[in-house]
Amino acid sequence: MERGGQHPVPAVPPGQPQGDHLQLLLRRSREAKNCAYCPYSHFPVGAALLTTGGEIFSGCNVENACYSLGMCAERTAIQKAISEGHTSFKAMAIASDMGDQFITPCGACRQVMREFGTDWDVYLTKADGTYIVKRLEELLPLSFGPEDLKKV
Ligand SMILES: O=c1ccn([C@H]2C[C@H](O)[C@@H](CO)O2)c(=O)[nH]1
Ligand SMILES: [Zn+2]
Repeated sequence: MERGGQHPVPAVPPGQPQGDHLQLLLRRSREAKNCAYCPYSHFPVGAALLTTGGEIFSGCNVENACYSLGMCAERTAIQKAISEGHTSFKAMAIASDMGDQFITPCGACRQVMREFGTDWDVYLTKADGTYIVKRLEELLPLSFGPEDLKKV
């Protein structure tokens, strides 16, 4: 797949992704990983975000010579989706090259994910394609979110 190319795939139907649709989400996260720009960490990560409308937005980590400006794959995918008008999400898959461990999002990404609800699933994968699923509430318990700002 060409960098930034469009994927001619059907939209994923309502409900949590299953079977082929889940495989597609996982595949899109691996493909995004191949676009990672990570000349400093040499740690490529890809993410694929499924909207409630069945569209998938993917992202990779994008590092910078000014190290602190680097961006994680998960937030790249979220920024892409939001900036194209999608704010409601069902699931995200995350891929890395770590052989023996499931990739897990950093704290900053968990908080940015949480901004868009706690009712969605995150698929943490290993390089061999195996995965575990975590609810956002599990990844970020007792979280602070937009609703809390309305309580004052
Ligand atoms: O879940 C993760 C963990 C790390 N990274 C990136 C940030 C940095 O570019 C590199 C090393 O931390 O991996 C992600 O994109 N997502
Ligand atoms: Zn992160």
